[in-house]
Amino acid sequence: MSNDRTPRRGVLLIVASPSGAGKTSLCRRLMADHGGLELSVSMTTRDIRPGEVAGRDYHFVDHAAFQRGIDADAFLEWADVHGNRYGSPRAPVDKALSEGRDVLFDIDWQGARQIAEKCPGDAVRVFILPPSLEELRRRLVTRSQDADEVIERRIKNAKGEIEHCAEFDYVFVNDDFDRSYAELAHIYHAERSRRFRNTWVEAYREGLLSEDV
Ligand SMILES: Nc1ncnc2c1ncn2[C@@H]1O[C@H](COP(=O)(O)OP(=O)(O)OP(=O)(O)O)[C@@H](O)[C@H]1O
Ligand SMILES: Nc1nc2c(ncn2[C@@H]2O[C@H](COP(=O)(O)O)[C@@H](O)[C@H]2O)c(=O)[nH]1
Repeated sequence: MSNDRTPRRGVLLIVASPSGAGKTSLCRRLMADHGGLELSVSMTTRDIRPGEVAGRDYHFVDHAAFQRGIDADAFLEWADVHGNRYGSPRAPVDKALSEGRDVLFDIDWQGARQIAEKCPGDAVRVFILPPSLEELRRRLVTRSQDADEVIERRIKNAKGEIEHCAEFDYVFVNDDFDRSYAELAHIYHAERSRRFRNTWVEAYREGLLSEDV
């Protein structure tokens, strides 16, 4: 009997939140724990921060290069976020999906909406809420990555972003990090196990049914 568990349809796991709620930290841990999961490295026009690595954290480009990407239809989604442009390159996602692999997106609600419209069966949307806006500000300040006016702009935008959480499949509050991580990992595992993604099941079942016992 064949026990082959391929092929399968990959999950496009989208994690969104207001800036500072903790999605990048949660996504990094999910990546570290799941070798088969591929991170979609976004393209952005924002300046590189100290400690960031081009090609690992983002593809940093100028406005002209980003516009060329838009004109060439090279993005699965893109959006203006907090005064900069961000987009998810399409080609690596297509490649991963064609190979049955899962892709993780650390993006905003606008991008989540676009991917869900284009890939309704594959997209799984998770929205992370902060415990409070006061705690959101504390996290952004403690992260020490952005100028004061950038932090204020992100806090101001947070309410508008939170309004969109009703569009998401899963929503939870990132208060205790380990508990939040467990929640995200459970969502990922459950979504991976859904029957319609595991297209090998049909052949596997036929194999079991044809066994002589
Ligand atoms: N549960 C938590 N409790 C306390 N601090 C946290 C928690 N989760 C994340 N943080 C911290 O909050 C800060 C912001 O987290 P992170 O950079 O992951 O946010 P983000 O949502 O990805 O922000 P951005 O959208 O700007 O990329 C970081 O310093 C991180 O260590
Ligand atoms: N629609 C998209 N949004 C994205 C993408 N990559 C990141 N983001 C969002 O930008 C903010 C700010 O990020 P930061 O690195 O400057 O702190 C972040 O909260 C994401 O929501 C993308 O490819 N598409």
